[in-house]
Amino acid sequence: MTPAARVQAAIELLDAIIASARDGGPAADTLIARYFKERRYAGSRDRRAVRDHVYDAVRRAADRPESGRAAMVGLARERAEIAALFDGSPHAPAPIAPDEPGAVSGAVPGWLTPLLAEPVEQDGLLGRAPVDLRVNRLKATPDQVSTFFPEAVAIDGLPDALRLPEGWPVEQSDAWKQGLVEVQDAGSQLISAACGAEAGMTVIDLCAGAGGKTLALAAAMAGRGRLIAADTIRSRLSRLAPRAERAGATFIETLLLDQGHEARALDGLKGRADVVLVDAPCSGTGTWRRNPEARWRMTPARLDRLVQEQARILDFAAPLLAPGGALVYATCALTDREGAGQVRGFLKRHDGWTAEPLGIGQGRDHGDGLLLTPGHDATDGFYFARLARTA
Ligand SMILES: C[S@@+](CC[C@H](N)C(=O)[O-])C[C@H]1O[C@@H](n2cnc3c(N)ncnc32)[C@H](O)[C@@H]1O
Repeated sequence: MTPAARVQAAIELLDAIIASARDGGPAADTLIARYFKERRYAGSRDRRAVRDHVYDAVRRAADRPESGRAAMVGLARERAEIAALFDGSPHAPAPIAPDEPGAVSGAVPGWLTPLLAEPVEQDGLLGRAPVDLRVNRLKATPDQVSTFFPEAVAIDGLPDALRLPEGWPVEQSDAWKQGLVEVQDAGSQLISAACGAEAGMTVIDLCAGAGGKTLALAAAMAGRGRLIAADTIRSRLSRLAPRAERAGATFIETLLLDQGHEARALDGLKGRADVVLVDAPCSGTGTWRRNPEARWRMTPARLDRLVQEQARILDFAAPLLAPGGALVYATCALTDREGAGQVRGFLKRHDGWTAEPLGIGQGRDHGDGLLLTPGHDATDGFYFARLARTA
C-alpha cells in the first residue's frame, strides 16, 4: 500500500468504528482485524501504519466525529506529513478543502466534562499505560517472578505487583504460561486488596466478567474457602475457567445470573457472605488510556442507564452480606454519579451500613471512598468504597 492508501484505509476504518460506537457494535480492534482479514494484500507494515493512524485519530477526538474523513482531516491539520497525503492520487483521499471541517481535538467529551469528579486530571486520561503484573501467590513469590522479568520495577503499596513498560509481551513469557503472574492494573490490584479476603471466607465477586479480580481474591484466600464468581454474560464467565486452571485456583465456583432476576440464583447465599465485590458495569472513563474509543460510545442516555443499573446491583448485593461483612463497590469510571454519588445513594437507601476507611495509602479520599486516577496514581482510574454491614 502507498502511504496515501494507508490514510484512505484509516478513513474507511474510522467510518466503521464511528458507526459501531453509535450503534453499540463491535470494538475498534475487532473491526480492524476483520478489515485486514478481507485485505490479504496488506503487509504487516501497512497494518501497523493504518492502525497507528486510526488510533491517533481516535485519541485526539473526544466527541464522536461526523465521519472517518473528518477524524483524519482533524489529525492532518496538526500533522503536515499526513495532510500531504490527501493528494487525490489513485487510492488516496481527495485533497482537503481550505474550509473543510475536521474533528475538534480534546480529551473529554463536552457533555461529560462537568460530570467528572473534581480532582481528576483530564490530560492524564489518555496517557500511556504500563503493563502491571500481579504475582500469583498460589504458585510463586515476587522474588521468583522477578527472575523472569529483570526489567520490572516495584509498585508502591503493592508487594505482589511489578511494573513493565507499555506493550511488554507478558503472555509470551514462561512465567505467564505457568500461571505465576497475571496481567492486572495496579488499581485493580488495590481494589482486590481492599476486599480483605482471607482463607476460609465466603466471598462473592458479583460482576466477575472474565475474573480478573476473582483470581486476585482466590490468591488472597490461599485457595481455601468459598469463592463465587457471578455475572450475567455467559461468554465472559466462561473465559474464567482456563484462567483459573492456569492460576491453580480451581476452587472458584461460577454462577450465571439472569439479567433482571439475579436475586433468584443468589437466594441460597443470602446473609452468608463475608465479602461481596461489586465491580460494576460503568462508563469506563478510567480506562480510556487503554480504550480511547469508549468516549465515542457513551451518551447521556447510556450513562443514565448505567447509573440505574449500578444502584440496582448494589441493592441486590446488600442482602448477601452476613452481619459484619463488607460490600466493596468499585467502578472504573471517574464521574461522581457512578462513584461518590452512587455510594452516597446506597447509604441513604439502606440502614445499618457504614463506610469504612480504606487505609491503603494510595489515591485520594473522595466522598465515602477513594479515587485513583492515571494522572495522580499512575493506575487506571477507579472509584471504590468499602461498606460494612453493621446490623
Ligand atoms: C467492569 S466489568 C467487570 C470486570 C471484572 N470484575 C474484572 O476484574 O475483570 C462489569 C461486569 O458486570 C457484568 N454485569 C452487568 N450487569 C450485571 C448484573 N446485573 N449482574 C451481574 N453482573 C453484571 C458485566 O457483564 C461485566 O462483566
